[in-house]
Amino acid sequence: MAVSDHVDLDQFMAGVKKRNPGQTEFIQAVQEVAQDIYEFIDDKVRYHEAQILRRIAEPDRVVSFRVCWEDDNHNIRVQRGWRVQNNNAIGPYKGGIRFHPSVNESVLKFLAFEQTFKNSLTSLPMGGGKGGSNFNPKGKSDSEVMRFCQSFMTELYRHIGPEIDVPAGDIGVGGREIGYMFGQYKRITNRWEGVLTGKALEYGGSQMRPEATGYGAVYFLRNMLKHSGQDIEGKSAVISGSGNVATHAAEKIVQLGGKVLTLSDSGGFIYDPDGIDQEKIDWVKHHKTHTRGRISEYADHFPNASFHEGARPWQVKADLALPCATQNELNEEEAKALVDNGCIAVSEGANMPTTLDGVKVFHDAKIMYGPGKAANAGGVAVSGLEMSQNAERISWNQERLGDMLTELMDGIHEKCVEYGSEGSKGGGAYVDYVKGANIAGFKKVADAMLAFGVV
Ligand SMILES: NC(=O)C1=CN([C@@H]2O[C@H](COP(=O)(O)OP(=O)(O)OC[C@H]3O[C@@H](n4cnc5c(N)ncnc54)[C@H](O)[C@@H]3O)[C@@H](O)[C@H]2O)C=CC1
Ligand SMILES: O=C(O)CCC(=O)C(=O)O
Repeated sequence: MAVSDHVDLDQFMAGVKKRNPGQTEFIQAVQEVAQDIYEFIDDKVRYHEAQILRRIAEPDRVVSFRVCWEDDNHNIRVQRGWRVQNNNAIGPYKGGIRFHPSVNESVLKFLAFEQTFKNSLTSLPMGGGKGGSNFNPKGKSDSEVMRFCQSFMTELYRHIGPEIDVPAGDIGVGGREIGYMFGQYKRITNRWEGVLTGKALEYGGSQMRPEATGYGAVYFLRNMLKHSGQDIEGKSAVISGSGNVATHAAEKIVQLGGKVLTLSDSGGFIYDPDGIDQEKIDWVKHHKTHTRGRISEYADHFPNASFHEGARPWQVKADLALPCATQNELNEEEAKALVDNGCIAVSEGANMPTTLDGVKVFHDAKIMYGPGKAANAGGVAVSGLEMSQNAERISWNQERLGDMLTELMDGIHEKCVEYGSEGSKGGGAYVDYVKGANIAGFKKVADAMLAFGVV
């Protein structure tokens, strides 16, 4: 069949929209990938004939289930849970679990789809999956969270396993929740095995996993800057979020001599003109993880800082931007504000935080833009290393894992440069990191799928 006989990009996207009505986040994620992949496979008939992109954009399965639990007032509460197993061509499904009221099938399908490309980019053998629930951990007691996690795992355990699907944390799922879920899995199956990553060190966790996503996003930023002859030292940064990814990204920026000006949560952002140093970051980590308070309280604690209710930090003038909260938190107008204020590089700690229009602004302005699937891949990469350590019944030390994370992020950057450089390969040409990440991530998964035939 000639390439011209196949559906074009518009027809392909029309089909995706028709098959996934109302799933705006999923459609957005597929659109962003499909435009680059179509260009790449234009002259590669075998990918068309085998319908590879169409198959990656259709999850292997979506498991949806009821999660019933009892709150502290003895009310029976009913939530919905999901696991989206998008693609396991190159390894067991792998990806986090999100607990947030905004979670729905579209959000988890977009995350599982993105995860497939991200995990491929890491070079480790991991397929793509994602799960979660519309459960809101905010304001819940530890006992309520425990009962919810146990109920969630009581269904999820049938669908996962160290060689099948290995979940981890994401928004609203940190060390506490992983502990409750791992405990329940072990209790039900009577097996200790590396079925979850992001575990605490005492029961099979990996050094560097908590730091890996935020640090990795800064290493990716450093690599982009280095590629254009610059570095982080002396540069200012705006960061959104105040959770795992945001606080570790802030920590690494500070360690590399940069100045962090903002952090945020869903209530608004704080701006600290003195810079958010290590002591302040430690306060935020404790405040968010143990006190479970709001970022607004930062401004009460550090009086030179101001809190901006209901706003996002992108109007603040800075050299660097790291969106580390959630999807679609940076729109076209905010992207323009960053560019107009002289921002030279954006590295995404969050998944798909920039809207498609926002991404276009960055590309048109030719600033360095590292998309989440490349920039935040350090987290899942160290999760992959946690799986290896669990399988071998060993634990590597912090130094070794730190070096491995740096090397993995270097490798991801190199692949983006290889497939995303305009004009001559490398050599100072503008790098379209989105295109580089999409094509490099796609190629490995696609070639594996071709090897399997029609399955
Ligand atoms: N934890 C990990 O290893 C990885 C996380 N990510 C992504 O990083 C992002 C942040 O995740 P984590 O830090 O792990 O979660 P987290 O639960 O530790 O923190 C999430 C942060 O985002 C804020 N947030 C949530 N919804 C918001 C909204 N609508 N507006 C403003 N702020 C909002 C929360 O207040 C919190 O500060 C997510 O997009 C996640 O998918 C990506 C790769 C790995
Ligand atoms: O560590 C993992 O398996 C998942 C991390 C994650 O959810 C992500 O990369 O978005």
